[in-house]
Amino acid sequence: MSAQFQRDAVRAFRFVRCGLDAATGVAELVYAFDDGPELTETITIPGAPFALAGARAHAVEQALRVLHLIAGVSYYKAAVPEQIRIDSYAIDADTAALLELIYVNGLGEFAYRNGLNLHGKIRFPVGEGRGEDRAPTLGLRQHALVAIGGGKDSLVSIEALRAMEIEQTVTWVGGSQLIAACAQRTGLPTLNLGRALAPQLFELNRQGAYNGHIPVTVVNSAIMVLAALLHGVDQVVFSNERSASYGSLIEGTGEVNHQWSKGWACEQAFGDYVQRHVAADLHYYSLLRPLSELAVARQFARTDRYDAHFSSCNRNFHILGERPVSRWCGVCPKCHFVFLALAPFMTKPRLVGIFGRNLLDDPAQTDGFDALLEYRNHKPFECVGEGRESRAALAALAERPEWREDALVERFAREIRPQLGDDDLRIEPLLTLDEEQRLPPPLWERLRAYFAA
Ligand SMILES: CC(=O)N[C@H]1[C@@H](OP(=O)(O)OP(=O)(O)OC[C@H]2O[C@@H](n3ccc(=O)[nH]c3=O)[C@H](O)[C@@H]2O)O[C@H](CO)[C@@H](O)[C@@H]1O[C@H](C)C(=O)N[C@@H](C)C(=O)N[C@@H](CCC(=O)O)C(=O)O
Ligand SMILES: Nc1ncnc2c1ncn2[C@@H]1O[C@H](COP(=O)(O)OP(=O)(O)OP(=O)(O)O)[C@@H](O)[C@H]1O
Repeated sequence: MSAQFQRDAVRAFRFVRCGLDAATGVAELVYAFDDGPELTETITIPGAPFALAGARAHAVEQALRVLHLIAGVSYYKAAVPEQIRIDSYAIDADTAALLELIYVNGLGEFAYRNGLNLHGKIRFPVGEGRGEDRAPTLGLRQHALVAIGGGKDSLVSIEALRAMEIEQTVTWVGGSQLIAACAQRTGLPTLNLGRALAPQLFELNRQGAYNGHIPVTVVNSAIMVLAALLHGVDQVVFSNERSASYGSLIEGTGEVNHQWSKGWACEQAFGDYVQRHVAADLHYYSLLRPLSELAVARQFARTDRYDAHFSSCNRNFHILGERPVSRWCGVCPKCHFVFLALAPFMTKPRLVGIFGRNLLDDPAQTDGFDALLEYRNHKPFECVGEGRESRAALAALAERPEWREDALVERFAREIRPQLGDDDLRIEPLLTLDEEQRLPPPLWERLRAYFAA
C-alpha cells in the first residue's frame, strides 16, 4: 500500500469477487476499501484437479461465496466502515442474517477492546428479487474431514471417531509444524489446507488499522466445508466443547466471548446454513459439544499417545513472529487452564513431565489462576473453561495429598475455598454429557456409549 491508510476516512468495505481454479485447487478471495488496492486472500485445497459439474459445481460456488463473506471479517475489522458492498454476486436475507450474527458476535472481543459498538451497525446488503435457495442432496461419500488444532480437544475427537470406526481424514489449515506433527502421530490420512492472508493486511496494521481478535474457528470451518465438497465427503467435524459457549463477564459491559465462533450459537447457525444453502447431506458439527472442558481433559488423559506432541498454548500458532522455544510457555491463560484441567485426571509426574514444570507451585502465577477462578478478575479472553470448572478442579486437588501443599493449591484452600459453597465445587456434575448438539443421530447414540465406557 503506498498511501497512508486512514481508517476513519474509509466509507465502504467491498467484497470484490471470489474464484476457484478447479485445475489447481487455488481459491482467491478479493476485498477492497473504497476504490483502494485489492486485498487477496488465497486458499489452497490439495487434491486438484477437481472435476465439477451440475449440482456439485453449484454447491462449490455457494461454499466459496460463504467462505468469501466470512473470511472478509479479517479485513473489514481494519476500518469497520459504515457501508458494506458486494460487487459481483447478490445474497439473500438468510445469508445476510448469518453474516451479521457472525460479524457482530465474532468481533465482540475486538469491539470491546477497541471501544466500539457494532450492534446494529453491520448491515449486509440483500439483493433484490432473490428467493431463498434450497440446497439439494449431492450423494456425498460417508467420510469425515476432522479439524485438528494441535491441542487436546481435536485429539480426543480423532480417537473417538477411530474407536467408532468412522472413516476420517485429519485436516488442518495453515503451515503449523506442531499441528503437522500431531496429525502425523495419529497415523491417519491427512490433508493440509493452505491459507495466506492478503500480505497488505500486516502493513495496514502497522499504519494504525483497527486490530483485534477475529472468529477464526468459523473461518476455518468455512474453508473445511469447501474442502469437503471438493473431496466429495459428507462430514466436517470440529471439537468445540460446551464450555466455549460461555464468555467472560465484564462489569458494566456484560458477556464478551473470545471464543464465540467455537460456541453453540455459531455451530447451529453455520451448520444449519450449510445444509439449507450448500448441500443437504453435508453435516457440520462439533463432536465434543456435549462435553465440558473437564470432561474433555478426562478423556484426553486416558491415553498418553500424544503427550510428547500436543500443545494447547496459542503462542505456537502465530503467523508472524518467532516460534517459541518450548511447546508450553507456562505463563499464558491456556497453559494455566490446561494444566489445571488435566491435573485431576493424570498422575502428577506425567503432567509435570508434559509441561516441564509444576505451574501450581509457582506463586508468580497467582494472578493468572485467579482470573480462571473469576476471583478478583474476569475470565481471560482466551479459550479456557468456565470459572466453575477451574474452581472445581482446584477444590479436587486441595483434597489430594500429592497436590495440596503446592503454593497455589494451598492458597486456594486457605483463602478462596471458604468463600465458596460446596455445591459450586463438585467435579462430577460437570462431567455429564449435555443434550445440546447437532451430531448425526446414529453417531450421537454411539458417542454416548463410547464416553460412558
Ligand atoms: C496465534 C494468535 O493467538 N494470534 C492472535 C494474535 O495475533 P498476533 O497479531 O499476535 O499474530 P498472528 O496470529 O501472527 O496474526 C497477525 C495478524 O494477522 C491478522 N489476522 C490473523 C489471523 C486471522 O485469521 N485474521 C487476521 O486478521 C491480525 O491482524 C493479526 O494481528 O492476536 C490477534 C488479536 O489481535 C488474534 O486475532 C490472533 O488470533 C488468531 C486469529 C488465531 O488464530 N487465534 C487462535 C490461536 C485462537 O484464538 N483460537 C481460539 C479460537 C477462537 C475463535 O474461534 O474465535 C482457540 O484457541 O480455541
Ligand atoms: N489450524 C487449524 N486448522 C483447522 N482447524 C483448527 C485449526 N486450529 C484449530 N482448529 C480447530 O478449531 C477448534 C478449536 O480449536 P482449539 O484450539 O480449541 O482445539 P484444539 O487445538 O484441538 O485443543 P485445545 O483447546 O487444547 O487447544 C478445534 O476443533 C480445532 O480442531
